[in-house]
Amino acid sequence: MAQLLTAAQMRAMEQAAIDSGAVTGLELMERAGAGVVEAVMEEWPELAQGTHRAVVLCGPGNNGGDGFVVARLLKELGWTVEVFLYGDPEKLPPDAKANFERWQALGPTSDMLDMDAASSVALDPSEDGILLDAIFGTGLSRGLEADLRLALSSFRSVVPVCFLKSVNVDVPSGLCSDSGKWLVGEDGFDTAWRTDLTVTFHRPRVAHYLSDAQAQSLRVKDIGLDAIQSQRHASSIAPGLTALLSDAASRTYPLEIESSSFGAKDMLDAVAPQPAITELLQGCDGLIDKAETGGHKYTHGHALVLSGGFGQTGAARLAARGALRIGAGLVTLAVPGSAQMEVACQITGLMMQRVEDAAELTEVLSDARLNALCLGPGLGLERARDVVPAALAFERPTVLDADALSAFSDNPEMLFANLHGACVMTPHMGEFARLFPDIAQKLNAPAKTGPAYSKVDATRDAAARAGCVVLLKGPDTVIAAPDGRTAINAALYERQAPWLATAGSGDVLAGFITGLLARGFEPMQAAETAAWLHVECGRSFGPGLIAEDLPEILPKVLQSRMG
Ligand SMILES: NC(=O)C1=CN([C@@H]2O[C@H](COP(=O)(O)OP(=O)(O)OC[C@H]3O[C@@H](n4cnc5c(N)ncnc54)[C@H](OP(=O)(O)O)[C@@H]3O)[C@@H](O)[C@H]2O)[C@@H](O)CC1
Ligand SMILES: Nc1ncnc2c1ncn2[C@@H]1O[C@H](COP(=O)(O)OP(=O)(O)O)[C@@H](O)[C@H]1O
Ligand SMILES: [K+]
Repeated sequence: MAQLLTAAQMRAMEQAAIDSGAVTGLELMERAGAGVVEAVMEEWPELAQGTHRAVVLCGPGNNGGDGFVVARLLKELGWTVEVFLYGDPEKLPPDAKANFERWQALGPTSDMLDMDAASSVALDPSEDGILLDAIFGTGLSRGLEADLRLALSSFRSVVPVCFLKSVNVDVPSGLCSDSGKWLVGEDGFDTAWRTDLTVTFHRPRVAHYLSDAQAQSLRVKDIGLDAIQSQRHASSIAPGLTALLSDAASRTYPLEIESSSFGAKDMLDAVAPQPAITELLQGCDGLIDKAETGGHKYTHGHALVLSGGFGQTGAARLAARGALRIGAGLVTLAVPGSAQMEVACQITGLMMQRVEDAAELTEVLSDARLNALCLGPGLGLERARDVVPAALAFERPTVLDADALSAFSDNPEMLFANLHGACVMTPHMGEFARLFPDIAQKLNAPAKTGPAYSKVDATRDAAARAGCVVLLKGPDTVIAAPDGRTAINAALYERQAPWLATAGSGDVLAGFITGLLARGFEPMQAAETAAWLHVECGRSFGPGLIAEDLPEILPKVLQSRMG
């Protein structure tokens, strides 16, 4: 389970470790710097051989201190190292200043804002190496001023010319580490740039999984905080640290998060999808044990997927196929008369039931064995306005996607009034903005100061308002329950699967969730597991994927999880 930490949480853990006497700030900084060097060599093994070149940009805080450590370590390895500082060396915090002074014994430090600083970097393409951004980390409080931003972009312009790799310490400078938003300066401009590698410490920050535009690769280096926790004499460690560390290490799904805002006391505000894997493996066991446990198809649930009319049934068929593949015992497509022939010609394994309108749906749902519903894919706006309230009245586990969301753009309150706790809404950002315009506006507003309002905040606020689980799609899918439990399912870094952005892929996701609801998964667990599997299917199939491939590759993914 990967735990994501806010800046406040990370600071609290580091401070508690230092206060305990188990480690000094200087030692943590040394480990951080060594971690960066190690990560660079792991990422590019060719840089571990021979000597290379580093251009190191240091800032006025401890992030800059890490930069001075890296500069020294690389210099000791024989690299050519050029160091630039933003700020007054006299005002550096103590640990950073100590490392500045240690560096001074090895080489000069130039002023990063000197007009000629970037141009003094020799454009020598024969010597490869790194450009290290150690200007700001978790201490970034506002957008960068214009002079610094210009200096930074001058240094960045050297990167392609000199074949340097760009590396960030902790976060790229200008990125808010809690929200993944690039903070804008007074002039409204930011420093957005996709770099090659981010190296962070102990646990990833929330921001690392909330933006697909920050780094190609992420490496998390240990700086000994876990070891401190497991020391035999834990009782001698400051009580605050013991509580913080054991809390962070022991939390598993389900998470209990007391507050909707990030703060030092919220030990774990967001998780990567690993808890869902745990749940999924149990789900897989259940599937395999079908015969042994004596279950029959109805014990694995019966999902009902509402379809649109003639010529609009593809999306619902995709969802239904997803629900069937993920293990619903039976899946029925509820089809208006106009589309019956079309659907009948295209399905095997799925069942079909004529449902013309809300009245007929109410009749069909009198069969209590229909225990999960999928409303939205290809449903049509008019049909959605008719059938959605009727379906929600039964308070069965229900996925609302696509048209079941868009149909209520003019009157979201009407939808919210009908929703219940067994629902999962799966909007993409456009649908989200139509249902929660104020929240979307807050999310999309440029932020000058941090911590900025994030996609995690927005999804949590939406879930609280809707009173059900909300899954907000994207490469960084955020899933939140009304009680504040939050997960991020990121298709980033080694899990990237951009080919999932293909027509109908969201319909299959809705079907996966519906199938798991039919299997008896609770809504948050169903959403997390389905989202995780969806990305795994995308990764497993690879480029060339179309939505139809997702349900068909699922058995292979499930089998690989079972070992
Ligand atoms: N704690 C530890 O033990 C360890 C910490 N570690 C490292 O420390 C990093 C956190 O260090 P940090 O807290 O000193 O924050 P950092 O990001 O260096 O910047 C703060 C400075 O920047 C300034 N500033 C902010 N925004 C600005 C702006 N837009 N424009 C101009 N100035 C701005 C701000 O000033 P102020 O906001 O008060 O004006 C303050 O002076 C962390 O990311 C990790 O790399 C590791 O070594 C492991 C051990
Ligand atoms: N760049 C990306 N990387 C990984 N997954 C993505 C990316 N872009 C979109 N997705 C995923 O693809 C799916 C698209 O769903 P949606 O927007 O509803 O499309 P559609 O309505 O065509 O099915 C979502 O699950 C979303 O999280
Ligand atoms: K940085």
